[in-house]
Amino acid sequence: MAPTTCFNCKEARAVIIRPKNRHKLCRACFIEVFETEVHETITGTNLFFPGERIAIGASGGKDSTVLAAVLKTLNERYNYGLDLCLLSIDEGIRGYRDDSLETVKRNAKQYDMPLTIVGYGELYGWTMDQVVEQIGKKGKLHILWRALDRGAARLDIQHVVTGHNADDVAETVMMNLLRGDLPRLSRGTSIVTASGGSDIKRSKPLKYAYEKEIVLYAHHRQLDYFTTECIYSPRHSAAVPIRPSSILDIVKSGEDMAALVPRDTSQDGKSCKTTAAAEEENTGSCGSQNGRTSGGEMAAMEKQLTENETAEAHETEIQLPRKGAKNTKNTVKSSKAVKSQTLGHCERCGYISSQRVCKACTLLEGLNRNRPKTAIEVGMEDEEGSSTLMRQMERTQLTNS
Ligand SMILES: Nc1ncnc2c1ncn2[C@@H]1O[C@H](COP(=O)(O)OP(=O)(O)OP(=O)(O)O)[C@@H](O)[C@H]1O
Repeated sequence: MAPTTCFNCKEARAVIIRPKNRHKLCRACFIEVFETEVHETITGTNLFFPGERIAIGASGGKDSTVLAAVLKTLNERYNYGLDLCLLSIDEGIRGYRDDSLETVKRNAKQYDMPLTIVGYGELYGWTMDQVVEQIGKKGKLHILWRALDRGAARLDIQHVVTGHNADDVAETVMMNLLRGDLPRLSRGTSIVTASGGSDIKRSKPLKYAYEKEIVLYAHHRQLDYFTTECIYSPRHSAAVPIRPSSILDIVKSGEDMAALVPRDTSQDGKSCKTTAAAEEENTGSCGSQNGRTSGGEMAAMEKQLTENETAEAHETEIQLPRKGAKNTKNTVKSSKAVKSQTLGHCERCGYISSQRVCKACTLLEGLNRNRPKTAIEVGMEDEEGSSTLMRQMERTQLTNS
């Protein structure tokens, strides 16, 4: 049987069937089409401005590695004029993050981009390994995004890009649909997410790129990326579409639904503005799975976290406004606007939160209450480590540092 020729150039041999539209493409055309689509996303949303300094959230995984490679290519090809650098957060997960950071270090050389690594230990006084050792995998230390913010702030950079892709966005849409949470659905579909605790904006230029195509792109460009799953947060998926094109359908539907959600329905930053911090309260990368706990104080802390969650669940009232609609089960008496989640600021760290004290601070406080035990244990092994930890404890009084 004669080989299939490329749908695009009609010359070279097709080696790829695009999951997005089933087009059969040769390697060169696939790479070009993929890059062009990301370029169109960037220009179509005016994502960057010339001279802008951009920190690429680099985990070493396929998505952020592809993001770095594509942004470098497009920046040079289309003269965006961006000043690109890599920013990695070291959560402190031995056997996982230390290995993936080695990949990022190689990427920094390959793409000729400066790399900054910021650790949970230095920022919060706790590494993920220490948290898990203390309370098990229940440690919902959702501080990756604020760690990225703080890393960017250190570099005096106002814009962080992440490798979130169309599958991630579709999953967010599905999960928030199931929860009936339109404000969060809106935040998840937006390409730019303002940060709650700082002026730093976050965006996802790969928002319309399929995960499968990202893998194909990485493969055909022979990119160097890290593949092992995080030990504290194995992959799970709410959306498992049978028809690949349904991923984009879900993303588009999510965008349509998001358009129903008022962006700014109240004053003083308490609205359901597109804030990343609120996302962070409910999602996280590592450590978000259930696991063992260690009794007493930790149980009380967990109880508080659960209460926070329950209270949060009650806060969001979804009411679709319908012009002239009569009262039915699905409509509301006064349908002026969708009542949105009330977001304030955590009184400890200042980050946007729907609770008086955000979940991360609640958790860190609980951990710090148990700290003396941990510090002594570490001190017995390593005097310097102990004093470092004590200094970190002092620093980590959860003021907004
Ligand atoms: N430790 C980290 N340091 C810097 N950025 C990170 C880190 N972890 C995640 N990110 C950013 O958040 C995005 C989504 O993270 P997530 O944990 O969902 O990983 P992922 O979908 O497997 O992405 P990747 O393949 O890039 O690891 C990443 O693409 C990256 O841009």
